Amino acid sequence: MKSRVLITSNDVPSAGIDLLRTKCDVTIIQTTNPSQEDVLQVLPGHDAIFVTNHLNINSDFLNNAGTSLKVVSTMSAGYDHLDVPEIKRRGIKVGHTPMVLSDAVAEIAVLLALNAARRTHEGRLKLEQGQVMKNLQWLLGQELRGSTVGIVGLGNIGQAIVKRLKGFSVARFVYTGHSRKKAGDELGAHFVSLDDLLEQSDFVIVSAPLNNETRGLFDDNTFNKMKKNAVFVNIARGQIVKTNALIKALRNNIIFAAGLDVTDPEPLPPDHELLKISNAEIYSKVVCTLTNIKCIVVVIPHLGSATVKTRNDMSFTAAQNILNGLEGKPLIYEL
Ligand SMILES: O=C(O)[C@H](O)CO
Repeated sequence: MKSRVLITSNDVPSAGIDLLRTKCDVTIIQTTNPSQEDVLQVLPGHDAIFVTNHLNINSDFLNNAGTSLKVVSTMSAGYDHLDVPEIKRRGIKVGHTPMVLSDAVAEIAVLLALNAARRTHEGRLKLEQGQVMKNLQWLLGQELRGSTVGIVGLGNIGQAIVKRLKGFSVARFVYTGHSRKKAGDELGAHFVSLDDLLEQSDFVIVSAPLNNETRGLFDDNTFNKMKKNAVFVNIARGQIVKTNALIKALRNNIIFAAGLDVTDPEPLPPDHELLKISNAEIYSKVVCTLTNIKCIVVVIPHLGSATVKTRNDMSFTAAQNILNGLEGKPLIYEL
């Protein structure tokens, strides 16, 4: 009898579905973002679950999942939505899809760094409002050229970001994390403490996983240690940053700007403060000199891995993890 696989969304790219169908019976939940309850209604009797949209899989979920589950495979690099120790304790294999999305996410980090530093979103809003000025000191930004770029978490994505930024004449790369890395040495990046990174960096780019060590890492204390001209970029997880502390740091000119692919809450409600302060009306009161500039925020809705190629690769990798697990082989990316 064929193994049965449940896919938790009806918009998974076909690469993974086609692969699974070569060997398994596939059930697809006919909605894009089902609740845990929706999934649990159909999951019992399936051998594997293909997890999408950061569906939370915890002990309660597993208690109701039936007894046949052998593989949990998330179509994401991040796995903060999975209780990995609990899944493994029950003898269920668990996999994710890192590596295949690193380049796409790194592109978004570069986009956000440049967009926030060079104030392009703000410029676009000014155009729409008919408020373009000829003043020579209008919409002045910061440059990557000659800057120090600090990477918080030099994993695969952090390394991909450094590789891309090397073309921008950055003066110095520093990074922080658990320990010095060979990859850091190869990239010419210097391992420093978090405090040193915050004090030295003109750009601070967060590419660390969300866990108990990083949750809320960026708070009043951390922002206060950053340079006034610092551009803060987060492509990792919104909960690494205390949103109110970031808003305060922007409003009080503690830092220069922020570029965010991820936020807390996510998605941001349309009337959220972070969206309001990135609205041109706030800084239309301004502005000629650097010291007066306020609240440059570029926010996008978690688009890091959102390319056709990368989502296909993620879908295929998540499916291959399942097939390997069901055949008793190690997963490609096993947790
Ligand atoms: O973790 C990931 O895969 C990316 O953030 C997209 O969710």
